[in-house]
Amino acid sequence: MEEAAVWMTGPSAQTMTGGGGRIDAAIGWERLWRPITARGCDVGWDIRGIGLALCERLLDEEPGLQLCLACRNMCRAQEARAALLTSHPRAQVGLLQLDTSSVTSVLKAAQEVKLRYSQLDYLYLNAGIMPNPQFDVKAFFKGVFSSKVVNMLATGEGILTQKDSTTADGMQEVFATNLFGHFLLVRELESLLCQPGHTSQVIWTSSSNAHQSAFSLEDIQHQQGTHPYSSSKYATDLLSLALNTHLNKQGLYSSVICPGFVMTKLTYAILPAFPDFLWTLAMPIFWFIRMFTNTFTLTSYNGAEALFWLFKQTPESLDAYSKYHSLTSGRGANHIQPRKMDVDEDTAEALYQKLLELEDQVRKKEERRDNASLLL
Ligand SMILES: NC(=O)C1=CN([C@@H]2O[C@H](COP(=O)(O)OP(=O)(O)OC[C@H]3O[C@@H](n4cnc5c(N)ncnc54)[C@H](OP(=O)(O)O)[C@@H]3O)[C@@H](O)[C@H]2O)C=CC1
Ligand SMILES: CC(C)CCC[C@@H](C)[C@H]1CC[C@H]2C3=C(CC[C@]12C)[C@@]1(C)CCC(=O)[C@@H](C)[C@@H]1CC3
Repeated sequence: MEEAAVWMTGPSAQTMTGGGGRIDAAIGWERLWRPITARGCDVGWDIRGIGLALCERLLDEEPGLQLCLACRNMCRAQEARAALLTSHPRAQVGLLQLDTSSVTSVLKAAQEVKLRYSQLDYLYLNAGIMPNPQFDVKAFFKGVFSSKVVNMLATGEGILTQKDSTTADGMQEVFATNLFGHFLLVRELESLLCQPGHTSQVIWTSSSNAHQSAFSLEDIQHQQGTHPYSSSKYATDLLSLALNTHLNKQGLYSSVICPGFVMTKLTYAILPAFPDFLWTLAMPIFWFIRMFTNTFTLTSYNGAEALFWLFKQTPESLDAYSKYHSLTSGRGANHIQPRKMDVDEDTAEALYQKLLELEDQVRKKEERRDNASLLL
């Protein structure tokens, strides 16, 4: 068995079909139109998510690093791997199929990891969705001319809602994808993460859109409301705290980051009808806004700053109550800032217990399914 350094969910190279070109957000400020030709994958336009930008930054730092990319779409995963190997030929980049919204897929992927590796040093939990976003244009323009403008632009508060759906396992999709699938993964990989005399880091891509008001312990999956994304990210912050409480003694340290506002597939989907030239025109406005709120990191490279910074920290030095924010100044310089989260230990523990109960239920369901398929 090999030793793995970094394991990551959701870092695939993004290809977008239809809708025309998109920014290759990793390359400086410039708009780069890069058609992807048919290679058995989607035919679309290249766009990098924060996960892939992080992989490149990690390999720039340590070219011989062992990476394992866990992606739901293997075609995109292979494109990501090829891109990484082109820029870093010495890199060891493994691939794994993983759909964080599916219990079966998570359990299967975890089994595979346990076969391949004996130890994990870093587990980046980056996969995330914001499905069917509804952008409230009226609230946005009202907000722009109010005293809340900076907060609105930094957190998206009050201007975004989403329409969630249900997964095949009967869970709310945003909860399952952004939170529960990752929770189950950590639980399954505990033996690799908690090794005697070894420390490991679990690093969650959370958001400044994580609002306590969107989350309820009575409805952890957010079946009732219209802010499933915000709720899942707040739950992420709570879960990270609970993991620290339960597993620090065993050498596992959990942290959360916010990448700021980054132009990726996730954010483009907020204004799908917005033509590309308008995004281009909006860039100078975004750079201007950055003078007042350094949360407009805009590129995946900048957004990955806090993820990259955490890679270089000793886990014991990190604060379980802080979220580490990627920030970019008006001049384009990156830095990170820890900000205290709006979380408390009791709520974190209550959520943790609810997740354990849900885990128990889904495991029993999986067992019944396995037994039934054995009988057939
Ligand atoms: N962009 C932004 O402004 C901000 C982003 N974030 C967070 O950053 C993270 C990365 O997002 P970003 O890079 O912006 O967006 P992208 O959409 O580019 O990346 C999201 C990644 O998650 C993967 N993913 C989604 N669902 C699943 C699933 N069920 N199983 C496995 N992988 C999945 C996607 O895979 P696939 O290629 O198959 O779609 C993709 O690789 C997310 O957690 C997001 O919430 C937080 C704050 C701000
Ligand atoms: C030119 C247009 C009229 C300008 C529209 C801007 C908005 C689309 C963005 C302004 C602030 C952005 C933002 C997010 C999405 C896009 C905006 C609303 C997020 C909510 C994306 C996901 C996150 O996790 C948050 C941290 C982002 C906060 C800022």
